[in-house]
Amino acid sequence: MSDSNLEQAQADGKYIRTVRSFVKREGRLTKGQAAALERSWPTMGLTHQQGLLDLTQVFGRTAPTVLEIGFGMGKSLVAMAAAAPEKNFIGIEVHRPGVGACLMEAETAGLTNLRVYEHDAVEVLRDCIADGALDTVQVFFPDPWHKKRHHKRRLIQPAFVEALRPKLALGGVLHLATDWENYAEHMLEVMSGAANWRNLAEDQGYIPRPSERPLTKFEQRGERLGHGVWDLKFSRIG
Ligand SMILES: C[S@@+](CC[C@H](N)C(=O)[O-])C[C@H]1O[C@@H](n2cnc3c(N)ncnc32)[C@H](O)[C@@H]1O
Repeated sequence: MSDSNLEQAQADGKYIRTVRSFVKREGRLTKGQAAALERSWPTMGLTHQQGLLDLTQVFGRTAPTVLEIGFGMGKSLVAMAAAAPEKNFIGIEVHRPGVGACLMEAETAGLTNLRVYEHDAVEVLRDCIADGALDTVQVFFPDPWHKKRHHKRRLIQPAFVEALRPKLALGGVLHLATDWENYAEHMLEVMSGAANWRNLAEDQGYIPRPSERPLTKFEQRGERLGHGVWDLKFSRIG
């Protein structure tokens, strides 16, 4: 069905079209990733089918909870979870090899404060996370979808941030980072136009790179090549 036919069908109420922020790649698992999934999924894996999470039960304690969307191979997520053992971390990623890689890193770091989903974050947020449950949501380097006709696939959209906001506690923070200037501008426009958020940047633009966001190899390389990175932090005020 063509795009316009799908939209027509949706308008007729026959078909709800979902524009997803990812294309599922069938990447192969390395042996190490497969083994880590086998070993650690029973203790660290969460499934969408489990439905609404009881965080106290999942982590065996009550602690501030950080949710990362689209963690890739999990490098930053594992580094942050290792640096903040007093917090709970939940990662969501659709790419299975990435989930396996993250579990490998988490095992090496000996983490007990991390749980992961292999699922679409839009659905996990909607169905599994209780209102007010999160202290921080972070989205680092989401797929920029460079072409204009693909911009609708970008994760950061008005409807998405409006659905995400109630999942944060009041005062909770959404932290975004991108190395694509046009996406940074898009993020700033979406967040500045959304109700009940406060921009934590003094000049209402971008914040200086926060020290708690680990510097990845990818970003280091970008720095050497003179590429920019833009961080945004907004707190929930309503
Ligand atoms: C460009 S990568 C960045 C990965 C990582 N954050 C980093 O900084 O290296 C974006 C990641 O987001 C994941 N992703 C995109 N949309 C998603 C969604 N709706 N739910 C979960 N993961 C998603 C992709 O599979 C991909 O691994």
